[in-house]
Amino acid sequence: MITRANGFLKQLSGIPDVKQYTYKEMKIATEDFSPANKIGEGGFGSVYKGQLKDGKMAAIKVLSAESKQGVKEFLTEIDVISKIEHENLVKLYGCCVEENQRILVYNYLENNSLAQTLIGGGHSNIQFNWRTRREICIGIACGLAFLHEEVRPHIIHRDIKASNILLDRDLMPKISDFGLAKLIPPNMTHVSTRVAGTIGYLAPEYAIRGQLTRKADIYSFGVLLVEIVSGRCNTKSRLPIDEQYLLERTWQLYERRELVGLIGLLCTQDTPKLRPSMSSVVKMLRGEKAVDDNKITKPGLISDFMDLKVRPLQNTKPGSTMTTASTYNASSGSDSQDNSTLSLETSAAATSTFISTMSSETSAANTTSFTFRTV
Ligand SMILES: Nc1ncnc2c1ncn2[C@@H]1O[C@H](COP(=O)(O)OP(=O)(O)OP(=O)(O)O)[C@@H](O)[C@H]1O
Repeated sequence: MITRANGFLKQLSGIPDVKQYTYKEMKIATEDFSPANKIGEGGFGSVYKGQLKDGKMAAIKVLSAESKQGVKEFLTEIDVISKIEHENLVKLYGCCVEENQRILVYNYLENNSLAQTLIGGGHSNIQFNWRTRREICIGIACGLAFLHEEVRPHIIHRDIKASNILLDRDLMPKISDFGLAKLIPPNMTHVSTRVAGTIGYLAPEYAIRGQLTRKADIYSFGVLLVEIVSGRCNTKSRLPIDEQYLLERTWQLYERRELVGLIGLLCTQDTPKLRPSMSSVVKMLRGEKAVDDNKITKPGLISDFMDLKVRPLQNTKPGSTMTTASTYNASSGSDSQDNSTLSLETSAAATSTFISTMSSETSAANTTSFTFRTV
């Protein structure tokens, strides 16, 4: 009889160098998946902190057994991340497949995700000064440039967002969650695929036509960059209408010349070709390449293209990854407090790239769900 676990193991055997852990070891490491060790919850299951037999601390991601969606993502994650290594990518130690259990084991990163710290509403003691933010942006950009330009075949991550950027002890950023990643076959500039990702970070041309290029990741990176600079998440439905959408707000400030040199806006331009490559972004962030902010064109906004129908939430976790072709559940994320927002007056050390005049706002978490039809 072919069991589900056997099927997995067969597929896994095609992926060399993946360490396999026993379920018993996972249970011991997490003290029987004790709620006290639970450090997070994602779209596909729970994440626990645990100590492995060799003494290493690990983040143990248990994919929920009933999540059919997770099967493909589980194998993709292992396939993609086990073959590459970079200081700005999370490290996969191995996995566990027993009966219907599917578990991923990563190196444990002490300082949580950007979503829970900088952007997540004041539960963190970390001081995100400009130098730190700049280093974080550069680190993420280097990780993405590696995926886009150095790895062969090139990899498109497809779900760049604040909750997928984890911070180690020294606040070095690590890109995580490769479950949606796509390999771009040589000589191809794009692949056509069902749309997956997280609303608020999705490039309009990808959301609408499903044509995926590296520029879709660059768009998401641009949104994230603006979030890091401003210290708030991309959508806050509790604010006055003209302040709800971070990218729109940023564009307004830019048009009024209250904002200069924002690389986030360069990366989110409506025309994908105009968005710079990630290696150019790294150079701009490091000050090795000028940012020509006279040529920045309006960001692509899904709301400009789509017929958005707002309906009440049905069991949706804020900011979760969506993989459905036509229905997206979206939210403003956990935006209860924005005490980390920096203003022009308080940021003397900022480079021109990071100058922002956004003000600090407070808003309670709010969740809405969108259904949209392609036009
Ligand atoms: N290697 C790790 N070290 C420390 N914490 C981690 C690690 N991996 C995940 N986490 C924590 O677990 C949380 C959930 O992670 P997960 O990747 O499952 O979901 P997500 O990215 O938040 O959401 P989604 O699955 O919808 O994309 C993260 O936000 C983070 O706080």
